[in-house]
Amino acid sequence: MARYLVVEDSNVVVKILKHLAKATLGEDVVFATSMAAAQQAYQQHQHTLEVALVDLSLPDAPDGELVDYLLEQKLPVVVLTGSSDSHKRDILQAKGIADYVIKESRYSYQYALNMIRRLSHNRQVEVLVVEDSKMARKHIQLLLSLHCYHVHTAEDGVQAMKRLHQHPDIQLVITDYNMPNMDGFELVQAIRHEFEKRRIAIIGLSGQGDNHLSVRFIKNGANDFLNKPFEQEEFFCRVTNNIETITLLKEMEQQANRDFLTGLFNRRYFQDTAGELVTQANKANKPVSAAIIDVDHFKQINDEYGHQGGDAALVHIARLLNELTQPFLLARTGGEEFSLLMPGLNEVKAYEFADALRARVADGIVDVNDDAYTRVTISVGIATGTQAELDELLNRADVHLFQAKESGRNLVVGEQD
Ligand SMILES: Nc1nc2c(ncn2[C@@H]2O[C@H](COP(=O)(O)OP(=O)(O)OP(=O)(O)O)[C@@H](O)[C@H]2O)c(=O)[nH]1
Repeated sequence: MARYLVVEDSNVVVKILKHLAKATLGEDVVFATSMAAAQQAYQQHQHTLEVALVDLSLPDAPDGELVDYLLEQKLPVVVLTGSSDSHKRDILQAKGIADYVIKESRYSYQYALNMIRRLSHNRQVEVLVVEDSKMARKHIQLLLSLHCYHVHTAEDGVQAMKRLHQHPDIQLVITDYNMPNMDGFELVQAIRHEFEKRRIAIIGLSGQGDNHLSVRFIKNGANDFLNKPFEQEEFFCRVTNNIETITLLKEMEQQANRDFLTGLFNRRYFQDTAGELVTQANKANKPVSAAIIDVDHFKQINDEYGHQGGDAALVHIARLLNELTQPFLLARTGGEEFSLLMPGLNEVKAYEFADALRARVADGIVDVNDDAYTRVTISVGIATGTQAELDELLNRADVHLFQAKESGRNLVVGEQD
């Protein structure tokens, strides 16, 4: 499955690009060295190709004919060229290329490959443009679509807030200041009232020379600003920087919430989220059940197959539990201990659910290393309550888990036992 088309005729440059592409783009690249070969590759992979990196002059396409061909096919194109002629660059930008990279150094090839990877990633990035002027709105929308962003638009702050509620995955808002109903500052304040800076970035647009506006944008909670009219390249730099910061913060947050070995949520995340879910269940006067799941005789698996074998078994169990416990909240809360919160399940339903889980784990075969397999069982303690506190539920579940272990393991013990 090829996602990237890279076209370059120089053997030396192809060698460098292939080497760098392996680390940057993985295996999803198809290379071509002429327009004819590129067209053939395009025909073959057109359903999976997302973006192309193209040398401007090729032996059978000396004047950028391949760029025109690919743009006609609506494939985003990054141009690679030896020339730094700014007139040529302006013409290409007017045609609708995504970016223009001059072959200056190894770094420029890396930049070009990073750019095509980013363009394919941008398809999942949602951006909201807030502008009352139709022309300006269309212009910004067009620029963003050149970089493959998923664009939403709004004519004023009131409409913008509606869009943010309709599309919770919007990561960046680009907003003008002067708008009817709710202006740019009021919008920034309203966004910050609901969404933190690490969730949604905001770039304010301010009229040229009016530094006061840009300062006020930042003081009201915007991440960045851009003076109008702006250079296309500066616009893209600011958009990219802000998206990269949000993505990085999201990744860091993910890492902080996840257990390194199994990828499940960790104890910290469980405590915070389970607390919120219990509060919600209490407000709705609904029952909520908690379960503590502990692998039986896990020490023996480590003793028999080594720590690595034990790790492989934990990953296997975690994957199975994760699959079977949707949509409930599951986390690895200890070495071989997992916690599960089941809002809405009463004593009977929680017991049935946990017992089915126990049976599935006992039925499975665990791959502990290349050619060794074993079986594992789990013991489960459950507690259920209406208007309960999380800590109290977990304490009771822990007592029931102890009873399950005492009674022979591979057992579920709940409230009615
Ligand atoms: N491989 C591996 N082992 C772990 C990890 N975390 C904890 N353990 C091991 O899990 C074992 C837990 O042992 P015990 O608490 O004695 O419990 P058990 O052997 O499962 O016995 P019961 O719970 O009484 O059924 C210990 O040997 C820990 O070293 C881990 O991340 N990886």
